[in-house]
Amino acid sequence: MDQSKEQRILNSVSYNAIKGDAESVLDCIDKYCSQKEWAMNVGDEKGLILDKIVKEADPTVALELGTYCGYSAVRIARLLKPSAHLFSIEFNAEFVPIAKEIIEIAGLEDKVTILEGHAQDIIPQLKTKYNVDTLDFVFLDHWKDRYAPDTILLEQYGLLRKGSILLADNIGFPGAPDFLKHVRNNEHYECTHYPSHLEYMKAPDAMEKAVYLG
Ligand SMILES: O=C(CSCCNC(=O)c1cc(-c2ccc(F)cc2)cc(O)c1O)c1ccc(O)c(O)c1
Ligand SMILES: [Mg+2]
Repeated sequence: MDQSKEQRILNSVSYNAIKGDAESVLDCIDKYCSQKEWAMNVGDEKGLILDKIVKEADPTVALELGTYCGYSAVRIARLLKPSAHLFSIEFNAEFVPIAKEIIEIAGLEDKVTILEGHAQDIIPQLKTKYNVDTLDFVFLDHWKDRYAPDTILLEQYGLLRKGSILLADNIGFPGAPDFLKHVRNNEHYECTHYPSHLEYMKAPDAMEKAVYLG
């Protein structure tokens, strides 16, 4: 059977990246997806915004919604302090083993736990099953119409604390209007908008940072 695009991305990383070197894994994926096959990684341009916010948050416990091939998990985990950990939720069973291998090639397998399933099913288990107290940083990059309901779940399950930082991808395209409606003009959030471009394209996109105020 023909290989999937995600398998071809893994092949490229496995062949071209330097084992244990997260930067070389990111560069390899960005090169492949800008020159060979487009894929929905956050990419190099929006990746710099992600880096900035992760450094600002300096999280001990981070959550990512939407692992895909693990590009943003590598991007986040490479910046985490020794005691910190990233949980990444992915529902597509085909993507999970590919992301695991890419994270392992980056040498970050001890920093990242991939949880397979739907965010709405896993978020309610984070405290009880995964021993999470509260989340310091959340990167939203899964189905765009799930950003708002899953943010509300995070609130309802007491997973956000004063200062928790949410960063959402694709606010420009495909767009997440319900999420913006929830966090903007909401006394519990302080929002910042970061205009950018769709990964590997000239089309406009944006990210939104929403700091939970308690
Ligand atoms: O991961 C998923 C669903 S697929 C990935 C979502 N991401 C996108 O759809 C996505 C799409 C585009 C894009 C697509 C077509 C275009 F023409 C242009 C742009 C760009 C992005 O940056 C994206 O992130 C998940 C679902 C449920 C869960 O509960 C869970 O935990 C995870
Ligand atoms: Mg995205």
